[in-house]
Amino acid sequence: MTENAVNAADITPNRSRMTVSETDVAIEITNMNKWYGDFHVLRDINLKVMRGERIVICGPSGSGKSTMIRCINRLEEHQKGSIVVDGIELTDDLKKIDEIRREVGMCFQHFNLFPHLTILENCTLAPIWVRKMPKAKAEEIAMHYLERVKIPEQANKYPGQLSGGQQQRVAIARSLCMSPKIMLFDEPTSALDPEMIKEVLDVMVSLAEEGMTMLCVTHEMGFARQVANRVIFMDAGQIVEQNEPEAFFTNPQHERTKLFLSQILH
Ligand SMILES: Nc1ncnc2c1ncn2[C@@H]1O[C@H](COP(=O)(O)OP(=O)(O)OP(=O)(O)O)[C@@H](O)[C@H]1O
Repeated sequence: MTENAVNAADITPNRSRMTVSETDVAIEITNMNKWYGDFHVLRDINLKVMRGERIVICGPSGSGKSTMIRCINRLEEHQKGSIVVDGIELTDDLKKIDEIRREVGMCFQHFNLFPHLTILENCTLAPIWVRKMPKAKAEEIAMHYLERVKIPEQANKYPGQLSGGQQQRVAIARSLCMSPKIMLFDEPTSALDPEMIKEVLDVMVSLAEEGMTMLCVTHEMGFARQVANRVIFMDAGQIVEQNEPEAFFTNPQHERTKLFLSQILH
C-alpha cells in the first residue's frame, strides 16, 4: 500500500460544487452485526451517511471493510441491527432488496464484466432486463456513460480486449446506466497497474463533483485527502475512528489508527 499512487495534485476536484445534505440521510446503519459462522466479523457498526457525502473506508486487511459495504446492498447478510438505504430497511423481503439494489451501484476490484458480451451489451444488459428499457434507449444511455468515462470507441469490443483501467471505467459506466443514487466502490484501483489508477480515480472524482453519494474502500490516501469529506478507519470489525480527512491524517486519536497510518504513510 502506498500513499499517492496518484499525485494528489492531479486530482484536484472543485470542492465548491460538492454539496452534502445536512438533513437527507442516504444510509443509516444502526448497531449492525454480522457473523461468518462463529466468526464475529462486524461488531456494532453505526454509520449515518448523508446524501452527497463521499466517504473513504480504510483499515488493515481483514478488518471487515468489504463485508460492511457488501451488507449495504445485501451481497452479504447482516444478522443483527438495521440497515436503512434511502428510507428502505433491508430485510429478507426480496422486493425491498430489489428496490435497494436499484438505488445502489457497486464497483468491485475485479470489474466483474461479462467476458462474452461486448462493452455496450454489458452496459445495456441490466437496463433492458431489469428496467425493461427499450434496447435503443438503453444503448443511447450506455453510449452517454461510455462517453462520460471517455471510452465510447470501445463499445463494440469485448472486455478481454481492454486494459484493466478501461474495464474498470466500463464497470463504472455500467453502474451509472442504472441511475444509482449511491455508489459503493470496493478497492476499484487495487488490481490496476499504477499508470491506470489515475484514469479510474479521475472518473470517481468527477462523480464526486457531481454530488454522487459515495462509499469507497480504497488504499488511495491521496484520493481520500482530495475528495472525501469523511474518512473512516476500521479494525477488527469495528469503526474505530472517523473524521474529516485533514484531521484524520494529521491528528489521529486512536493507537490503532496511528499504527495503521504510520505503516501506509511513509
Ligand atoms: N465468505 C466468508 N466466509 C468466512 N469468512 C469470510 C468470508 N468473507 C470474508 N471473511 C473473513 O472476514 C474478515 C473480513 O473480511 P473483509 O474482506 O470484509 O475484510 P477487508 O477489510 O475488506 O480486507 P481486505 O482489505 O484484505 O480486502 C476476514 O477475516 C475474512 O477472512
